[in-house]
Amino acid sequence: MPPFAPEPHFLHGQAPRTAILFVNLGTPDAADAPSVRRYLAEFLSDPRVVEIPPLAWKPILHVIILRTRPRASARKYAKVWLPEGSPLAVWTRKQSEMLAGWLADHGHQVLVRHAMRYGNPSVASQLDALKAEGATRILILPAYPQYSGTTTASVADAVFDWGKRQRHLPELRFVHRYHDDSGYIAALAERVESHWREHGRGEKLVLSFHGVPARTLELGDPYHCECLKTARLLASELGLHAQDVLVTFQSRFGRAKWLEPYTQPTIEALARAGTKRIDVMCPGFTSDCLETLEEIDMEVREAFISNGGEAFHYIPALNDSQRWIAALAAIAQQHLAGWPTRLPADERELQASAARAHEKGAPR
Ligand SMILES: C=CC1=C(C)c2cc3[nH]c(cc4nc(cc5[nH]c(cc1n2)c(C)c5CCC(=O)O)C(CCC(=O)O)=C4C)c(C)c3C=C
Ligand SMILES: [Fe+2]
Ligand SMILES: [Fe+2]
Repeated sequence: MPPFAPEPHFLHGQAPRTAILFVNLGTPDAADAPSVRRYLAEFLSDPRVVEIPPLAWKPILHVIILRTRPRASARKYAKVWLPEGSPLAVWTRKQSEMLAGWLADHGHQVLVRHAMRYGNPSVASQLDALKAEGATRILILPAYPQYSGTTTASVADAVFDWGKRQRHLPELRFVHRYHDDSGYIAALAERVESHWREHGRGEKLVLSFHGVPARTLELGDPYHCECLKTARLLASELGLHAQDVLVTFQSRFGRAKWLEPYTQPTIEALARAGTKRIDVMCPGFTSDCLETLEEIDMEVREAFISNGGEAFHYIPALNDSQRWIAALAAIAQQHLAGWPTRLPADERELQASAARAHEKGAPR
């Protein structure tokens, strides 16, 4: 195949068409060891994720990690798997459908699709699909509020890799971060407050973010600062004092030092010091997934209780919160400035009269 595939000619002189690609991390296709192995092989081969020279890393990955971890991880996935699939996939799909619905209900004509950085549907396949649907301007909207080279920049890598193969490249824009966006913070606060109304309040609110190697902070990755800022803004929105909130980092991978304090040891120490009831939220995860449902709501819960804690409340991720979808739409719109998304008035009138005729049963 030539590196630049032929392009359909309908793109010539075509009216600009705006699209959003909502991109999340990705997840295995099934909760079994071969599927988890395929997913981890792609994920952990990304040089943004594991910054060890490939000559040293490849043997460790293929000889040790991919022989042991897939089976253990598949057992964990099986504990949280939903009838429709992996929670991360289910929520990401739903969020993208809700975002499309929100924009359409507010008079915007924007194509919306979702993709996964690792696994399916891939970034390349969804960009191909958007282009086939006539998209000429595409906003890349990662599901990560806090920017990290390990996640946000890696989504951009996948887009650039696809772009390298395009003869007729669409216009592209990227959302980098929304860790301090007022709509995102308000959606998080609403999640916490509605949990408190229904279940009462814990003695402490633990805000647990996914960790990254501590070295990435030393090398200039802004992720740590952005997590702390999200936590500060959320605490202030909730009217909490510093002593009521703890920020921790979870999901450590490998032996290197990661961002501290680590979630599980911190929560165990709280229980040992006599804290009986805590609330835990993971503000950096916009969808519930393995890391929130299994690691936090099962493993860390068990650690809290076995160290003397009595009540552990996990506050769900933003998932299908209306407030969150409205915030996501507003974030997208800020980045779509200058890319018209409203139908020209005459075209809208034509569509409305066609719809009226259709309702009356007249042929179109
Ligand atoms: C919030 C964003 C995330 C950052 C930053 C991040 C960094 C990061 N992750 C790993 C290794 C693993 N992460 C795994 C799962 C996982 N990670 C995130 C998000 C971030 N990761 C999510 C949403 C998930 C859940 C996926 C799902 O299917 O539900 C896993 C796989 C699970 C397992 O086998 O334990 C690994 C491995 C590294 C090394 C890293 C930064 C360098
Ligand atoms: Fe991760
Ligand atoms: Fe920092």
